[in-house]
Amino acid sequence: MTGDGPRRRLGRSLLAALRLGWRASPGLLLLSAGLTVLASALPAAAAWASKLLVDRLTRGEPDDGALVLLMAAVIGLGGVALLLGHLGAVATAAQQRAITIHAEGGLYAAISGFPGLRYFEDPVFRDRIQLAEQSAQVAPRAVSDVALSLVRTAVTIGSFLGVVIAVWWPMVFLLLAAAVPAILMQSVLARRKARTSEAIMSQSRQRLQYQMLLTDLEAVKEIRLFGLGGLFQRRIAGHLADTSRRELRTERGVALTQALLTLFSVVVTVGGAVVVVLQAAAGRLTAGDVLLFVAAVGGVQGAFGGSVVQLSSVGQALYLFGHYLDVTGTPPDLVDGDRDPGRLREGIEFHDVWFRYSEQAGWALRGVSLRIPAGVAVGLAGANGAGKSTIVKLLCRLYDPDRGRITWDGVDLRDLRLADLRRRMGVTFQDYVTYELSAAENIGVGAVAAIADRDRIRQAAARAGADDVIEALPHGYDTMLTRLFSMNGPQDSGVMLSGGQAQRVAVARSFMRPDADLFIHDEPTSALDPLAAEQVGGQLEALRGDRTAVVISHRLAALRSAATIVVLDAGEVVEQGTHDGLMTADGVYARMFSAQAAGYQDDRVDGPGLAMHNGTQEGIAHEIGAMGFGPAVSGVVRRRM
Ligand SMILES: Nc1ncnc2c1ncn2[C@@H]1O[C@H](COP(=O)(O)OP(=O)(O)OP(=O)(O)O)[C@@H](O)[C@H]1O
Repeated sequence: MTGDGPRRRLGRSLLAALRLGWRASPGLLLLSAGLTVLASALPAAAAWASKLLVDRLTRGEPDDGALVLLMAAVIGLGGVALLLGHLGAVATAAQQRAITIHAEGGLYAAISGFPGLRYFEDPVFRDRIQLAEQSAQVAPRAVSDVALSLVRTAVTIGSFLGVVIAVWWPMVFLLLAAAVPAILMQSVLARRKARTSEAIMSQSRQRLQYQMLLTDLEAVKEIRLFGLGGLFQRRIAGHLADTSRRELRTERGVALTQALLTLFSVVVTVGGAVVVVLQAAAGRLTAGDVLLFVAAVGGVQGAFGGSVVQLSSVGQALYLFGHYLDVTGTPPDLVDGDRDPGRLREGIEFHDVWFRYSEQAGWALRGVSLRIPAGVAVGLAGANGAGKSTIVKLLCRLYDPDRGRITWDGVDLRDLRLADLRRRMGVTFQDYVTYELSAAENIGVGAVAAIADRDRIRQAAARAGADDVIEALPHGYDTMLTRLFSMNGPQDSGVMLSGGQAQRVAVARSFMRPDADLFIHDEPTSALDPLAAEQVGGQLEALRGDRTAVVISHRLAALRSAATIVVLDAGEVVEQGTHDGLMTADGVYARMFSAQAAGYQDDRVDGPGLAMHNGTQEGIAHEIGAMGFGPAVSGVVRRRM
């Protein structure tokens, strides 16, 4: 759609908007249109009745009851037109609400239908989403306005033009001469306004971001401590000033054009009126004709004027509606496969996988080849930014590799049905989310079908060490985990959990999927205190059991029991093997492990002393286990002791 000319784009938007209006509620659309047709035809009829009344009065014909009838017709038609107008407004409002629901439903269905993350990381696409959200609000009004305004204008102008032709036909051309340039001008203005909205969109999003930061509970601590309030306020003010400068420039252009148009139409009207009055003075037209002419000119110009103004705002809305169509018509960022993943039997394999987040970015993964055999845990280790979480994201098929492939029992992930593949996974992300929902729902989202299954949620919470925490909340499992919304009025505004408590809730989601095929645990206990980390880590290990798992942890002791530990550096696999093998190899892993273990040396701690050399790690493991350092360590120690 982006390659289309502006006129074609507008035409497509108009057609799509009308289709949307029809699909949302055909009945209401027909009702509004019917009422509009009736209400628009009545003023011309009333004007004609007025002409007949005035002609009868000025000719001095005897009153045979027709005068009273004509008078009643003039007043009655006006009254009925008013009544139909009100009814039409109610029907139109109902129809607009139906379209808004339909339009927003379509937009959010499209947005949540994108399977991957690429679009959400593209700033241009994010601007487009925001414009689409705006136009989903504005477009409904535009859709019904444009449809009804076209109907109203056609009927009003058609009926009045008939009257004007009957009085003095050349006036038709004068009226058209005034109207056509106005329509063209307004469509140009509409495009200018829409372009201004587009140009300021990126700034508006940044401003919104600063405004949200200033009131965000998470950010407010740092903002106070670093004194960032003034900085953000100045940026908001700067963006606002720039935005309003651009808008003002557009508005000045619009006002000037509209003033010129008004002047032009006044000149045309006065010219026409002078000619008609001269004709009447010469006896070629009656007083009723003059009255009819004045009413017709007013009616036609009113209808044209109204629809031109409406066309201008409708044009702008339709222009923006193009973004709605772009977003809802954007193909998925990942193409879904059609094969059933089935239970994982052999394993997952990365074959020379290269990946970067954008064409401008460097490679996050460079030729990664690794095997995750079914039924074992593979640990990922490496420095910050080495590519561990990227591997997880590719495993979940949130992105596709740029080169190479990832296979599930030999089948490329791209050939598998994505929803089925993800259903087979139990994932705890490093950057987990605490939803603005109740504690129960925050856990239930781990298996949406069971979101109301309180027993299952409680069990999951208990295994993640979150049950006691939640029970102690003011409304237990029904407590909202947010201070943004209140559940039972302003006195009851939910709670914020501590970092570790929130992580337990996030980990509990894993326990909602006990039958997953592949567990991915990316730093699942990073925020937990040592004792909780040991307890929750042990539960996670029990949950994984003999199924396949990928575990990431900077606490290397937590990876110790993994069948294979893969060490990454700058997107490349630099080492892989068992803990013992890697320690013997005395490479990156051995250095990281020793450096970490050194921090736990303390002569006052009972047990075998910490030996810092390769191959004598039992002491380290015991020591770390005693500190409640990691579940895998204690698991290893328990098994070995
Ligand atoms: N969404 C993203 N867009 C662009 N670059 C990204 C994105 N996410 C990660 N990166 C980059 O990709 C590289 C690998 O990041 P990744 O998150 O996989 O590292 P990691 O090993 O998990 O690090 P950490 O231990 O800090 O969690 C880094 O250079 C990072 O800057």
